[in-house]
Amino acid sequence: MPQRKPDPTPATTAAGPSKSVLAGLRGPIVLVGAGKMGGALLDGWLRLGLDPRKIVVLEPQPSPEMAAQAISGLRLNPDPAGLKPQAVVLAVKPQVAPAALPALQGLAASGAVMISIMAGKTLGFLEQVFGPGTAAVRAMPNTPAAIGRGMTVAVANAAVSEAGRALAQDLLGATGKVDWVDDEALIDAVTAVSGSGPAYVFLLAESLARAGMAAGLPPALAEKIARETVAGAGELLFRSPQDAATLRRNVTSPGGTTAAALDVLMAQDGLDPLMEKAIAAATRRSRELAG
Ligand SMILES: NC(=O)C1=CN([C@@H]2O[C@H](COP(=O)(O)OP(=O)(O)OC[C@H]3O[C@@H](n4cnc5c(N)ncnc54)[C@H](O)[C@@H]3O)[C@@H](O)[C@H]2O)C=CC1
Ligand SMILES: O=C(O)[C@@H]1CCC=N1
Repeated sequence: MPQRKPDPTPATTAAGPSKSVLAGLRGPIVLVGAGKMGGALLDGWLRLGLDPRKIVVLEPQPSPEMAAQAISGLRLNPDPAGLKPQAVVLAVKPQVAPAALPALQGLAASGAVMISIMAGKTLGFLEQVFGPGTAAVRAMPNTPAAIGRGMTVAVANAAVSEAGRALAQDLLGATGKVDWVDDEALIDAVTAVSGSGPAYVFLLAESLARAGMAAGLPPALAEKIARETVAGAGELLFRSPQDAATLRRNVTSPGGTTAAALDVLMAQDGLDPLMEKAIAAATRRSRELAG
């Protein structure tokens, strides 16, 4: 099968250096919150070969695996006073940010790039918490980051230097693809589409399995074929040079079974208006989380 060409990057800006800047770090990278997303980023940095001695993790409930990383020199929950990080990655829930982050103001004092992956939290919020002139990046990753197949979209404020942006690119790019946008307002819709998007795909697998059961399949078989179908179709989409619509048409024989199902899914009241409503709801929620 022909392989897909490398992504063109229309509507995005510099993709960062080909050589990792993580090799020549002056100060540590501080990760604040090492849950599902922070943990995936941390794993990505370690996979990339970032020296664990250059990583500081602030996490009140570290997993046993993370505590074990301390053996290799990673610093877990040291006193943040006196740390002079080169970058700080903020991966706590947006709801805890207003209470948790002001205590960490000192981390920004030495000119660190403050990289937030928090849904809804704006560059303005980061500048308010960490002070005017703070170099801030707002990024939105997604959970396929855990297997190095994440999609992140990021925006930087004017205080972020070329070097700061390159560092953010490498830290975020450790878990997959990164696109940069200049308009921060796009990030709420990005959050709705790719940040939350994996959940919609998993729901599709659940829904397909339930529909299979309703059509008489034993539950275990319905779950297996739904899972394999979603995973296989995703992999085909990933590897193929063809777009999603072409791959869909390749399945669809005129007058066949797929056409019968797509008549329902692509009807006026089918998937498109439902998805549009769902994305609008998530976009709205991202804007609400700013406050
Ligand atoms: N889960 C997802 O699919 C995505 C999540 N995000 C964003 O990533 C952030 C983290 O989300 P998850 O990893 O899903 O949540 P999570 O609940 O798995 O991780 C949050 C972590 O923050 C820790 N924490 C709480 N208070 C803290 C404090 N004061 N200092 C340091 N750590 C503290 C918690 O113990 C927890 O381990 C959120 O802001 C979310 O909006 C962004 C993209 C995708
Ligand atoms: O549901 C949320 O708020 C986070 C942001 C994107 C994915 N999970």
